[in-house]
Amino acid sequence: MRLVAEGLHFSYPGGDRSVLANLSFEVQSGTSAAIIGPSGSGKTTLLSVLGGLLPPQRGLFRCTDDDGLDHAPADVATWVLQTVSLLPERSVRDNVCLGAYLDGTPRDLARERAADALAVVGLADRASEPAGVLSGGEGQRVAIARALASRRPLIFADEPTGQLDASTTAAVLDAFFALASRTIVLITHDETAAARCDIVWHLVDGTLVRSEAGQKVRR
Ligand SMILES: Nc1ncnc2c1ncn2[C@@H]1O[C@H](COP(=O)(O)OP(=O)(O)OP(=O)(O)O)[C@@H](O)[C@H]1O
Repeated sequence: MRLVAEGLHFSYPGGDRSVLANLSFEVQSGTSAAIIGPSGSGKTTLLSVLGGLLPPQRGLFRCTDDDGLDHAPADVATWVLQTVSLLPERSVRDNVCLGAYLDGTPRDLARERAADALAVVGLADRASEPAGVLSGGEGQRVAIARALASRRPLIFADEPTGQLDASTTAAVLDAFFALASRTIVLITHDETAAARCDIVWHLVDGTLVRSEAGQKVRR
């Protein structure tokens, strides 16, 4: 999925400043982009605009597949958000399977992928427990497993490793970047995570400035 943003402007209603100001970028299909920036610089807002959750006042954003067809972000993206939204009464496994079920993946296949994804994030032995008993960091790992188990070609991740320790972070990043055909937009404060991305941008004054260090390859 190739991503192109052109001239995005966004202000919150009643807000006196532009959070996004003439923001443009391009992410090639199957590559990853990190967006870093200080607290309040607009990273989450940008992700919400890209995902179609907030309409920009100006500009456009396109997700185009390898056949040149445009798609609504909601139809092709999977999310890993800072605020983890799990169904507390349902099992960890069911929470991971949810995205795959919604996309019509057969139950057995979804459960197989969920088992693989839970192993990656170190929660294989918690699959049958209700999600409501998990800690914050464990819940975040379930949200990551859900994204890994889905086969959507675009991942929007907002601080996916923020609550994880170093070894879990490394395992999660390995899993993310092993998904070679997926396009990833990763918001992070974590320099290690950003350094794994093909491009690194800083969000400065509502627009993206490419980092000189952001010329990395995935593995
Ligand atoms: N719903 C809202 N209504 C009005 N202003 C908002 C709203 N959400 C965010 N803002 C403001 O927009 C600006 C950007 O916020 P945003 O959450 O996008 O920043 P961020 O870079 O993701 O921050 P952090 O790293 O702390 O999560 C901030 O000044 C914030 O106060």
